Amino acid sequence: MEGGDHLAHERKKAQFDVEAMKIVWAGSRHAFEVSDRISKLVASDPAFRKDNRPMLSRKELFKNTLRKAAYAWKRIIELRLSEEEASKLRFYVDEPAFTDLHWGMFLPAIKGQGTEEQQQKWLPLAYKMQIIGCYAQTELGHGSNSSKWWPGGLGKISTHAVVYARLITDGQDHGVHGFIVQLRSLDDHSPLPGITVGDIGMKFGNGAYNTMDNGVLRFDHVRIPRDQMLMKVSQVSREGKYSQSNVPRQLVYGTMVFVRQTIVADASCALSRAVCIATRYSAVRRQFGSQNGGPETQVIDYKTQQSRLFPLLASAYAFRFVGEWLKWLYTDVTQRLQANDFSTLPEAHACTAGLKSLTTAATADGIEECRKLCGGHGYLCSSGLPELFAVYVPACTYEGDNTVLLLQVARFLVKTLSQLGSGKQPVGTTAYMGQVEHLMQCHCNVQKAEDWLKPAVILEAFEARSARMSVACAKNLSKFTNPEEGFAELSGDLVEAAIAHCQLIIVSKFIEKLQQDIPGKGVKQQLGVLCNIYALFLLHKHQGDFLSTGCITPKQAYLANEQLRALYSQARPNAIALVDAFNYTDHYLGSILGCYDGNVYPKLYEAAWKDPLNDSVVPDGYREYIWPMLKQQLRTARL
Ligand SMILES: CCCCCCCC/C=C\CCCCCCCCCC(=O)SCCNC(=O)CCNC(=O)[C@H](O)C(C)(C)COP(=O)(O)OP(=O)(O)OC[C@H]1O[C@@H](n2cnc3c(N)ncnc32)[C@H](O)[C@@H]1OP(=O)(O)O
Ligand SMILES: Cc1cc2nc3c(=O)[nH]c(=O)nc-3n(C[C@H](O)[C@H](O)[C@H](O)COP(=O)(O)OP(=O)(O)OC[C@H]3O[C@@H](n4cnc5c(N)ncnc54)[C@H](O)[C@@H]3O)c2cc1C
Repeated sequence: MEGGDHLAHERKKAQFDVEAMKIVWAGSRHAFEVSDRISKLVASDPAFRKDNRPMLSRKELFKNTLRKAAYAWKRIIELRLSEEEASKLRFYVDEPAFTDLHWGMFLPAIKGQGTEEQQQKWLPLAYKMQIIGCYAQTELGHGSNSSKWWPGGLGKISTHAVVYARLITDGQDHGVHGFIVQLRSLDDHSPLPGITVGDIGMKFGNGAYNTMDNGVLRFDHVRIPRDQMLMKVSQVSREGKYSQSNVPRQLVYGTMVFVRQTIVADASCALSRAVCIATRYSAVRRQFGSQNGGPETQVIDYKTQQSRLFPLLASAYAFRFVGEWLKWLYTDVTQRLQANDFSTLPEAHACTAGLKSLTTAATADGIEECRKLCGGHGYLCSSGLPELFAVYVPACTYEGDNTVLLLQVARFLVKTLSQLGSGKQPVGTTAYMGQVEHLMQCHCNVQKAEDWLKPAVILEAFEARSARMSVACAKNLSKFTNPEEGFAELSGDLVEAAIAHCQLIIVSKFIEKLQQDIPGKGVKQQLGVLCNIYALFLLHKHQGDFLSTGCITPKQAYLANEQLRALYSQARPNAIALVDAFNYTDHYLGSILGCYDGNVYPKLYEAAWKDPLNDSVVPDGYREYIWPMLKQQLRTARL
């Protein structure tokens, strides 16, 4: 079948209103309209072409990114795009660039840690891109005193950086503080005296994150004017006297809370993109299983394919909703901080750190699983999956290594439990710890598979598992005379307790979402199926935790798996419509396997001939290397 919609028969199977689901996915009608308009704007502009990225050399690739960034900025100004529209434009251009760090970290660092005066001086320059900044925290070695190494945008483009370094006055070390430092001349871009700066080299994958100039930076007797220390949290007077404002020192790390929150929202985008490709292709691909000469089976109908694919589809939706909630939490904590209420900062830190860790790990693994779900064709660059994986996978490391972040969550959990004794009632995401006595001894009430569809049953099982794992850690920790030694020794268990807590957050936020009014025929019902798939898939995957803590019995674990299989069958007819609801353009997906019309094979065939290797029938190098070898073989054969 040439042309036409090869997935039309799949789309007809949908049991819900796809247009209404698009609004739910986008967050609101307004968000949908902005996203839809900007995605089409980018897709229809040849200046944003990206299919040639894997073929370009590093220098060509980087220059191309600079061109796109400058062009995007020009369009933002010409079209008078709002901040929301501009950030959607960046999203659909789909190419990491120095501008991400400028807008995503340099500006927020000044906003969060600069005084009013400092903000008035620096923000207008940064907003007009009259200076370009990056965020320089990570070191080549360790200790905030060697060379900065990794900051994006630093290598070749940034004129300024917020640099994190130790502040020492009168011989006293006051710890790490942020400083605005000019790195390059605003006239000819050369590094200022005493500054050594450059790119750190090629990274994983062709194209991919190599559009970014991650950099190295060294200072040799560089003087930073006193008023360029970010002084909202602490100050140094003209006389060199150090003082602290009446705000927690942890605010110095506030930019990370902001960025981690955006990374969680971004995880649902990256995962949904991979899932969209794998789901459409799984419906197009037929392999074996034909009976009586009929067509072969669509691979999406294999239960094994469903049990690998549908939990990822459900995870994409789960991460979307937890990302929405996290955005609310971040806005709430920001408003509280402005009113000098710092009480929710530890929770915001624990949630952003933990959810960043969980969602990025699941997304990176999920993209790779989607590649495998697409068989051999998934390994072609034209599937879009290799580049997506290579661009995405550092999210498990940047903005805090995922294990290090889970240890931050574990500290928060242990602290929360230790405060129960003093009568402090836990709130927010740890409110369930207030019921710890009940959760330590409750019994799951599941008798038949359908009992697992009750939200209260699911929630109690996840709460009990999390509480029991945290309590076990706290008990074991109390056996150590040195708490830090105990924390180090038990860090493996603590990480698992943190994972259980974060999974509970995601499951509970999905359930809360379903308690809202969700318009559209069948939409809520489909989301209910996905929510149950997400929860029961986790329960099945981590059944060792649930069983060993006595939260469920082996029979109940078996029933959960039985229910999960039934849920996959319910999701099957809706699968294509559920990925259509992401509303991704073919340009954004960048994948032949995932194209909307499902016309995969002719497009793959055509794309192959566009590869530079196929420019000539006989390749370069044939005369030099292959021809003499063939001749040699001929001679040997005659001998
Ligand atoms: C118009 C155009 C528009 C375009 C728009 C484009 C927009 C783009 C938007 C966004 C894009 C962003 C792009 C991002 C790309 C990726 C960039 C990656 C950047 C980086 O990687 S930056 C480097 C980040 N580094 C880390 O994350 C390091 C990880 N380590 C930690 O977080 C450590 O905790 C620490 C280094 C911060 C501290 O360590 P330490 O001093 O030892 O302190 P601790 O003992 O751990 O903690 C003490 C105390 O503080 C609490 N705490 C720790 N961190 C935080 C925090 N972030 N917030 C609040 N509180 C924190 C901790 O719980 C302890 O509390 P306690 O004393 O126990 O109560
Ligand atoms: C693509 C990319 C972009 C980046 N962009 C920026 C940027 O713009 N600005 C910036 O400042 N930085 C940036 N970074 C750096 C990034 O933030 C760090 O790489 C990250 O925070 C991890 O730190 P590390 O590299 O020192 O890892 P390490 O801390 O050395 O981790 C190595 C291993 O040790 C383990 N480990 C470390 N500490 C502990 C512990 N306490 N307990 C148990 N295990 C531990 C980790 O789990 C990991 O397995 C970027 C990194 C990448 C890959």
